[in-house]
Amino acid sequence: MLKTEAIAKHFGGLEVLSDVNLSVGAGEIVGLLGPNGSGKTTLLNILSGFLRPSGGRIHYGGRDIGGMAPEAIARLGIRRTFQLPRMPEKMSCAELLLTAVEQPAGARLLAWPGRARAEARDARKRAFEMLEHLELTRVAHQPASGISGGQQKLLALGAAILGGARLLLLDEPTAGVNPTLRLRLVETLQDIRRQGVTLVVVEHDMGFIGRLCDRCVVLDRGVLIADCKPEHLMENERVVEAYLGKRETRPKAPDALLRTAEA
Ligand SMILES: Nc1ncnc2c1ncn2[C@@H]1O[C@H](COP(=O)(O)OP(=O)(O)OP(=O)(O)O)[C@@H](O)[C@H]1O
Repeated sequence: MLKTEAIAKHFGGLEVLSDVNLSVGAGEIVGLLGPNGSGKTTLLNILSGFLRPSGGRIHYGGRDIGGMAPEAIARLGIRRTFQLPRMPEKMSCAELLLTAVEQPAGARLLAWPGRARAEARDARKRAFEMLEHLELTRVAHQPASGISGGQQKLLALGAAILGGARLLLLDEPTAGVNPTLRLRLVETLQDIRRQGVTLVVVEHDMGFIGRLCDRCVVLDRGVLIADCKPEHLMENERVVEAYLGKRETRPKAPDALLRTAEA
């Protein structure tokens, strides 16, 4: 479904990605991991058209989408969320989700008013079901920009799901989200995969990754160093080294990373 060939990105003299070859099959949930600053968000920005790669190609559904504008990429069904979502000032949470759901418009409203009204009702139902699922019903009519950071992340995720994504790129969906809701998010995301959506998820929470993902790829200083099932991550010395340093200099006490990976 998605394949990158030798993606490179530099900012001035700083090489942030080099020779990244990533494949994502239809219906997969792939975790994109790596230490801070390893290039994960930069790669998502390139896949979603927010940044142009300095080199390489991106194939999606048989097309070369490298260098296409973000709106054109979104129209192909690639949707993304941001680490720090920016919400419109004058829209409530419910309105934001309603704008994300496909609504009957223009000529269809005139030609088939009965059917269009039923579709509008269905859109409203889906938007409010999503608010409930994400525990946002209480703030449904509050301005989207006024809810907490964690709630904004959930709202942005809801909008991306309702927006008809075929490939969802999620940037740290659990940051600032409470543990119970994190577990629920695993179910939500697996559910939307069953509906035919493919996911690439940038995350630091290894427990979440272990429960959610079929496969993980790991970036270290812009280079892909691993591609394996989540349960095999910690068997990979390059991955352990990227997170914890070299064996000789590694702290003796097991790190939180190892503990969460075992959980
Ligand atoms: N627009 C930019 N201009 C210059 N350098 C940038 C730019 N965007 C990112 N970088 C640099 O690229 C490197 C990778 O950043 P990126 O945000 O992709 O990392 P990340 O893996 O997503 O990190 P984190 O887990 O901390 O979010 C960092 O060194 C960052 O400072």
